[in-house]
Amino acid sequence: MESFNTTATYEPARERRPQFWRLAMRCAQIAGTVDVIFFFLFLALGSPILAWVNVVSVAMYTGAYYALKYHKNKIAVVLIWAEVLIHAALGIILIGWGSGFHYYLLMFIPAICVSASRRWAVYALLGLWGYYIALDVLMWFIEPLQPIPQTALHIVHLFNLSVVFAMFSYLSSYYLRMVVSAQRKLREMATTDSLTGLSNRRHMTYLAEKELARFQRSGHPVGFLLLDVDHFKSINDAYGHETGDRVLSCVADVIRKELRAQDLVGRWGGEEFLAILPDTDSGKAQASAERVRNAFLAKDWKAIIGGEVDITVSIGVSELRPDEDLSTAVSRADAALYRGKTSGRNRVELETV
Ligand SMILES: Nc1nc2c(ncn2[C@@H]2O[C@H](COP(=O)(O)OP(=O)(O)OP(=O)(O)O)[C@@H](O)[C@H]2O)c(=O)[nH]1
Repeated sequence: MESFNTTATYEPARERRPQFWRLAMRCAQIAGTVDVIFFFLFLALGSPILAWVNVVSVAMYTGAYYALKYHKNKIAVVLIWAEVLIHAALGIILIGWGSGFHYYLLMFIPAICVSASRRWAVYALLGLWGYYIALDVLMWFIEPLQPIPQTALHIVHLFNLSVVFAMFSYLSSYYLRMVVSAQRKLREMATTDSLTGLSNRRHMTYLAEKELARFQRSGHPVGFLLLDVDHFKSINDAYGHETGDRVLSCVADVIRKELRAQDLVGRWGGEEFLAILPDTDSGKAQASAERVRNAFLAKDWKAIIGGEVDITVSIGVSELRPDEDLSTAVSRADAALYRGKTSGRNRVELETV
């Protein structure tokens, strides 16, 4: 709705809501197919005028389909609106309100609400409502111009009702799928660091606090590794920010690969990473940290950076203490990391008691 329009004001309309236009193409296909069926139905029911109206309708939907395909969305919208409004009016005036052609007008309600700005949606909805009421009232005063037998009218009514029912079901499930997938993307964006694919700091804190409460209850040890890339600024300065980003992404891969699946790993800051190791006391955490540090030494960074350079890391290690919260355990790992940095880097340092 409005948010769709405001977030991407400078993009062409077709790129703003690609799913909407894809759905419009699908609807043009379905509606065109329904009109082909109508053509034969009305020929069989002895109403040739309505049969030929459907030929025009198929031509209009075909035009709308190709207009959408070649991104002439405005032309497509005009064709689809004109087809539905004129077809519904002709159907009702020729064979009567009981034909149920007016149901098709209702299908515009959700389409208007999702595609127009709020102000235009109100105008369009009022116009549609007026058109619907006017057709209804008109049929109080005039008789259908080309009536068909009552049984045939019932068949047309049931057919129209079924088509509208099916299309509403299809549209609703399509929108539901779209909303669910948008929610999933938003959740992913809110929880994941886009550069490394790891949990971001906020999500890491959330996951960690949940896990810590569980481990505090069970009394199992939990280890913390706070890892910082050494002299990372010089990588950025010498090889550029993009290479720096690539290195950070590889750093995340190395950490992830060296730790277990149940260990939580997240990007804690710029070139700083936090790993939380369940069921791991400080001794085992230190051994894991050494494994990670050695993996950095073993990695062929030249292939990634394109220059003779080694990437090393300093890692501070701590273990959760009874009734301690996340930030206290991390700050002890941070103090150990600081010691690692000041004593020469490329080191694993265990917290001091
Ligand atoms: N390319 C890139 N650089 C980043 C990112 N986040 C932080 N940095 C850079 O990381 C560098 C961190 O520099 P410092 O804090 O001075 O630390 P350092 O150069 O790694 O030195 P030490 O930690 O003391 O070994 C800064 O230059 C930041 O600009 C990022 O997402 N991408």
